[in-house]
Amino acid sequence: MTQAIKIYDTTLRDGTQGEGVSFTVAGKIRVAEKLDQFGIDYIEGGWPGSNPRDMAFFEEAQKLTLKHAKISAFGSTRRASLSAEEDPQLKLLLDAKTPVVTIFGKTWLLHVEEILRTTAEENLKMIEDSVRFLTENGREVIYDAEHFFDGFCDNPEYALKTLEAAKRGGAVNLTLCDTNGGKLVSEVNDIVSRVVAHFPETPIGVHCHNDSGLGVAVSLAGVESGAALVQGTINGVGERNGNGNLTTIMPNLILKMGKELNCAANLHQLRDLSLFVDEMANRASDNSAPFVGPAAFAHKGGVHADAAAKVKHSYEHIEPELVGNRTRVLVSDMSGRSSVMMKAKEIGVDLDARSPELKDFLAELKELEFRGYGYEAADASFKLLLKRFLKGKKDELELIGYRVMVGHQSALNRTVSEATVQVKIGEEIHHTVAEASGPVGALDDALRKAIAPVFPEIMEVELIDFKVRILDSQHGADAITRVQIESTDGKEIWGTVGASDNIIEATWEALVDSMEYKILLESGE
Ligand SMILES: CC(=O)SCCNC(=O)CCNC(=O)[C@H](O)C(C)(C)COP(=O)(O)OP(=O)(O)OC[C@H]1O[C@@H](n2cnc3c(N)ncnc32)[C@H](O)[C@@H]1OP(=O)(O)O
Ligand SMILES: CC(=O)C(=O)O
Repeated sequence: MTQAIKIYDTTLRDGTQGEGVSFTVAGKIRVAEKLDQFGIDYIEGGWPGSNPRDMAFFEEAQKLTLKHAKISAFGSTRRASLSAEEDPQLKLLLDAKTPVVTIFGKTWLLHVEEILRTTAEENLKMIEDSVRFLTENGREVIYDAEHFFDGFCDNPEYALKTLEAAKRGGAVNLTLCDTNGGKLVSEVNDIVSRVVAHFPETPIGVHCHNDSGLGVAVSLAGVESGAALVQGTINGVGERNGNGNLTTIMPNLILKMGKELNCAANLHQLRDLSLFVDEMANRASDNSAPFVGPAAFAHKGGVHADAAAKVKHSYEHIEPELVGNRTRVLVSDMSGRSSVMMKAKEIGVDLDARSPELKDFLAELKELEFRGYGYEAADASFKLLLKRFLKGKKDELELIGYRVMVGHQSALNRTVSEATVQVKIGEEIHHTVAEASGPVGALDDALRKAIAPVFPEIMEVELIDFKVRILDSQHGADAITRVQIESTDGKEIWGTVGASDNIIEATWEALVDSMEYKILLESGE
């Protein structure tokens, strides 16, 4: 029976060495639980000697009941000047009370001589002593051979001796690190094959950084050449350009390379895992991340959408649902009839593909995009546009007029905005006024007040995002401004758009569409 490839996650250690990545202790615990539920084999929680947060994590982690994963504490080999028993850092690794300890040691003589400033012989002793000390204290030890590939290229005999030292000490896995992330696929293939042949009885791992943009490729190459364990991080976070991205590596291993992984049954939760980790790290998600990003299966070109409508996999390398993602169609000035048909189906509007108006609608859409509207992230405005143009939908709100004033009160050191709105709903005119610190808030409040007597559900709507983009900045103050708004009623989130050479007018359009959409939702249409 083929052995499953083990997945070793270092998001909570190497991941946090990435610029802008940090977790709270509670966040680390929640990520560890999520990784365990997903079926990850090893979770590296941090470096106990490094900082109080990592110490606190290991305290808390002792209370966790994990289904499958083993938590690992990370550190280095002993200092050259100390025995393993005397080394305070190795003691802290034991104090972390994890079943697994991973230590990194030096492979490359450049580092041995110029960074550790010790001898080649002493480095071998440091590796063996440290691993033995930890195994004798009951730990499963994974040995991370730092700069393994660079060291091997410089002096292959010495590089292998460092691994032999770790093996003599009792390491259960020897992981080869492309620490500087500079190696190519062919080099990793060659070197991993040679190491696997040298250690036929010991599982070999790979830990590859992404400095050449090849973190995923070289990790897969490692497995192709016999590695049985892959280290990486969720969303590829990590030191400098990050680590091999597990959200790309895992689906490739399972779906493309046919490898057995403990987490294979949960692959459909991959996108959820990716979003969760970004959320816990307080980090914006990568829209175009392979497999898990919203753009991964989004078709914008009209020709692509047409083909995907006929044969779904004609422009999709896997079924998106396998990784918890979905096909999306982006409507824009690059759309054709098929894009509109697919989008209409996605948002629940029934259209006749043969309808002659569809051609006019496409022309209108392209004209609106040319004037600055953008419908890619504004499904609600697109649905309203479709219904107005092709279904003869009448708007509920008829604008009589609005006015916005913005002022500054020096004595109170505050800005204040006042909006008045007059809209006709049915036969009645509603005239309201509202005050807020900014003009958008004031306009939003005044508009709701005007609508609420007729459509009280409007008070459930909350504006959650407001984006402004100047489209042709060379026109200075007269440039076209696109305003994109995201709203929610606590059940659904929707996007609307407005465009004008006046930012308040663009905002008004996006706000009105948002309210019209909520009324449409309530009507059940
Ligand atoms: C490849 C990797 O990603 S390895 C992980 C890197 N991660 C981190 O560094 C994050 C956590 N690190 C830390 O919090 C701190 O660096 C600590 C607590 C570990 C050490 O802090 P300090 O004692 O102040 O040392 P400092 O960070 O300045 O230097 C690192 C020391 O480790 C030594 N060292 C580096 N690698 C090894 C190794 N594999 N084995 C033994 N010693 C090592 C260096 O020689 C240096 O010691 P020296 O100053 O006596 O020459
Ligand atoms: C161990 C490790 O993080 C590295 O060598 O990159």
